[in-house]
Amino acid sequence: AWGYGPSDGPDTWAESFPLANGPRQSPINIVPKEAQFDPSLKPLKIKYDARDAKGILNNGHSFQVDFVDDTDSSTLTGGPISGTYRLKQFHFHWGASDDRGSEHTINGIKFPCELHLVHWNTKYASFGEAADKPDGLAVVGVFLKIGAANPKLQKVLDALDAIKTKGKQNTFSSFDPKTLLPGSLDYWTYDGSLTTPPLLESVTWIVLKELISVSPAQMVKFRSLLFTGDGEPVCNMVDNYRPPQLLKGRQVRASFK
Ligand SMILES: O=C(Nc1cc(S(=O)(=O)[N+](=O)[O-])cc([N+](=O)[O-])c1O)Nc1c(F)c(F)c(F)c(F)c1F
Ligand SMILES: [Zn+2]
Repeated sequence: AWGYGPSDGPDTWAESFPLANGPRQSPINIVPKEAQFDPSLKPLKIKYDARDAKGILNNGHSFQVDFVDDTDSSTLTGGPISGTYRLKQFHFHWGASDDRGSEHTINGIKFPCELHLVHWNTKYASFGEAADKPDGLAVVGVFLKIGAANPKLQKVLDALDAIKTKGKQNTFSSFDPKTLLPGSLDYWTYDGSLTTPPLLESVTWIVLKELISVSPAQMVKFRSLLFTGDGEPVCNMVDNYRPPQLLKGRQVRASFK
């Protein structure tokens, strides 16, 4: 199976997942000066219902908070996408220390953590159907930077002790992930992929310009999770990020001047 270590990490993924060397891989380094402002881009419209939160899971490469996605109660519309995309889950990527952890970078700068909110296009019957279509998924990315403790994160971080090891899950209810978003929804957007195997090239990436804060103590909580399962030799869940991939001629557009 794949991971983030020296023997199973991003440099080995192409062996089992040939898409790793595909034409629209993610993440990328974003160079704001080279992004083209596109006045035709619409504002992002994000509508989440806290009642759709259902569970939290340590999946062995991150932890994800899963949402009920059988109605249009938590959706993403507008922005660079057409139609309605439903929220399926959100998760994070982070580093072993505050100097790294994000997947996307800005002018080569790494942030300590990056939040991904994964949505699927309802023109398809399900997430599984949508996941391998070129317009199947839309992921909103938010950078976290070291600063004051972020109270909005606390409920998620407090739930981590109960899912320390791979495969552990718990109920997680009444949480509105919109509370995690920054004040401005200005964004960069480009056509990309999942950043974890199977690396499907089905993601319209929407990376927010404004950062949200996280404290060093809160980052220690993220790092208390384990990649490994119960009874296995302990391996801290850290550095679960893929480095930036080649742009291969893609355009990065900006929703703002
Ligand atoms: O559901 C998935 N969610 C997911 C995506 C990313 S991502 O980093 O690739 N991303 O897009 O943000 C990171 C994490 N994570 O917890 O770290 C995730 O859990 N991945 C996924 C999958 F697991 C499959 F087996 C599959 F067939 C498929 F189509 C998928 F899309
Ligand atoms: Zn992700």
